[in-house]
Amino acid sequence: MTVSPPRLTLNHIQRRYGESQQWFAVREASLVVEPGEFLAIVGRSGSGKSTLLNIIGLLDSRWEGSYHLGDIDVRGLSATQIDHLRSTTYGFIFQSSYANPYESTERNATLALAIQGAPLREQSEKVSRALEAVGLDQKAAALARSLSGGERQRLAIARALTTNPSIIVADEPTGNLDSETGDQVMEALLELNRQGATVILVTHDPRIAAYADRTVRMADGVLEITGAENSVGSKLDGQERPSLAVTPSKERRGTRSRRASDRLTRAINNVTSRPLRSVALIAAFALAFAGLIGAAGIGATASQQIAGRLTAAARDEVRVNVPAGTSDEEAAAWLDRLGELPHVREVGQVAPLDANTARTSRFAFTSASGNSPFQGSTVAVDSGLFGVLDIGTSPQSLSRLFSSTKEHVALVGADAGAQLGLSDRGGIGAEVWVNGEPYTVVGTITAAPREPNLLTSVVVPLPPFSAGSRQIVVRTDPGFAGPLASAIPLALSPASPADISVETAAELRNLRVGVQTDLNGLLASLAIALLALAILSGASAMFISVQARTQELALARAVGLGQRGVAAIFLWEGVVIGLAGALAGIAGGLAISVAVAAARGWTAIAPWETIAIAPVAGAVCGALAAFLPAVRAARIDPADAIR
Ligand SMILES: Nc1ncnc2c1ncn2[C@@H]1O[C@H](COP(=O)(O)OP(=O)(O)OP(=O)(O)O)[C@@H](O)[C@H]1O
Repeated sequence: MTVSPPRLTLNHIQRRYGESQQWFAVREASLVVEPGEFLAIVGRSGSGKSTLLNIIGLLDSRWEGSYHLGDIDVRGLSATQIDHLRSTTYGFIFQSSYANPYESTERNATLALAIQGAPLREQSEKVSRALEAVGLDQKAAALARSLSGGERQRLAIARALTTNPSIIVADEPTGNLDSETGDQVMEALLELNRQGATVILVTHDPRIAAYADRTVRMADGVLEITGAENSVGSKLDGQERPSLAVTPSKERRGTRSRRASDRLTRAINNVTSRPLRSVALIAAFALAFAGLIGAAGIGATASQQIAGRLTAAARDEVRVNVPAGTSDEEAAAWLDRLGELPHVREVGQVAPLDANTARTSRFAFTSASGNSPFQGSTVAVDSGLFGVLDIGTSPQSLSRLFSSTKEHVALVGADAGAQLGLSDRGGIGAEVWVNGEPYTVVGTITAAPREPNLLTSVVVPLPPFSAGSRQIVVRTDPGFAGPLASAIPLALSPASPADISVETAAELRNLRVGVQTDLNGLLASLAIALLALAILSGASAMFISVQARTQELALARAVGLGQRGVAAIFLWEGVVIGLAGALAGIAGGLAISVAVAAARGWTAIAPWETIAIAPVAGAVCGALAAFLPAVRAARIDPADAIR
């Protein structure tokens, strides 16, 4: 025993319960417990023994009267000072000797020392000694759930021994044990008393009370003390009695970081020791993050794909809108003039036909029932467009058939043949009907990197369809799209250049940025909704677990863990779960975006910014989910919860 116990002086202590506080569980109790005394409090069930013991053990603070520990008035102490005193001066042994079933005997016995933040070596030495003292050294590594009732009670004594408490508070420590095991436990308590500790014991068993120096009796909340019984005098008279340290001392009580690391370890242990609950919680966060990362990945991949096409087009493509009513001859003159401009490589024309003009179908409308109109687009082009837009055909070199021969030929996009009911070979030689006239299919469009919708279109020669909107597409030397876009209106119409409308893909790029911003906004709202859902489900699961862990938390509070410490353990649990969920979600989300990209033949782009933020977001969301459960856990009253 390193610190001598203080004298305990209780005067007119009262504890009331009930809505209007009119029910007295303890009434006008006055008691002096001398240092080193072994006191038994006996009485019938419900007489108020445990209530008084909880007040003596500083587990309950809602009492009236006065209570001094040596010279210290307990009323004047802060909650933190009381936590500290419980941790350093008191040892608790309860009837329901709670042990965390998922932790080893050794780890359970370390609880009080770890909460103090004692150095690891000191923890291990003191725990080994304590387990040896109660005969549990052989069971150090066994999980607490495998211990018998008697062994669990001895574990509780070992846990109380580790901090060298000067006051032992024991509530029915032998209540659940057979008489032989009960005697062993009492021998252990006697030994502690012989070494100088004050022992205060509650029992209803006279045989157990006989171990004590003095017995007081509770009856209906009233403490009955005969004059002779009131004090036995201190066994420690003459010994040095240092004053109690009520304020946590950093030197003795370990560093803040060691305590923090103990809370983190405890939180990780709580997560890993209940795998089913944890997996369900982590899965909720993982789903949210997989959705977020997957959507961001697919967005980035698709955006890269579009950006690639637009960047290429922006460098060397200019489109001139030909006004309606322009004749074929005028258009041809424009083509010639544009073809002669410096840095122009090729020119071509394209005219999307509206569905009413084209009325494209496989058969003539009158000829067959079941002849449904073609759903894809119909486009008229001239021979120049093939070179301008890098259009590939099968067989090759079909573009010459489109050079103003006015022949009724058609090309079918690679993805349009099936819709038209053409054979696998592209339907060469078959007829399709456009604007009421038959066109012979001469081949298939196999590639159209700059105008992918041609792959789902029927393409016919331009001259027969001069009506409607038409564009001249100019392919320039790389990098000359911008300058030519400025020069072309003047070249075509020196008198009124403003009448000529010109487009470059650079404008589309701006549009893309706008669309991307909208898409990102949409993704962000989706992610927030998913995360809110994960936080809610996490919070409700943790709330339920606070309920299930009341005793564990109450014991930790009893041996000195402050309210902030309890909250910290829960917040850490939330952080660990959120982080694990985010990491699993990153893996899942990447797998989704890679699979989608592979299915489309794209190169997958990882959304690095989102991936970098995800773990932090996971930790924050986990902590948010744990916040209310942590507050609730911190509010657990050890005096109520431990009974
Ligand atoms: N939190 C509480 N709320 C309301 N009443 C309480 C509360 N705690 C204790 N009581 C009441 O105070 C009285 C004394 O309870 P206490 O547990 O101190 O008795 P005890 O002598 O220790 O009984 P036992 O030997 O059965 O444990 C009982 O009537 C009990 O119902």
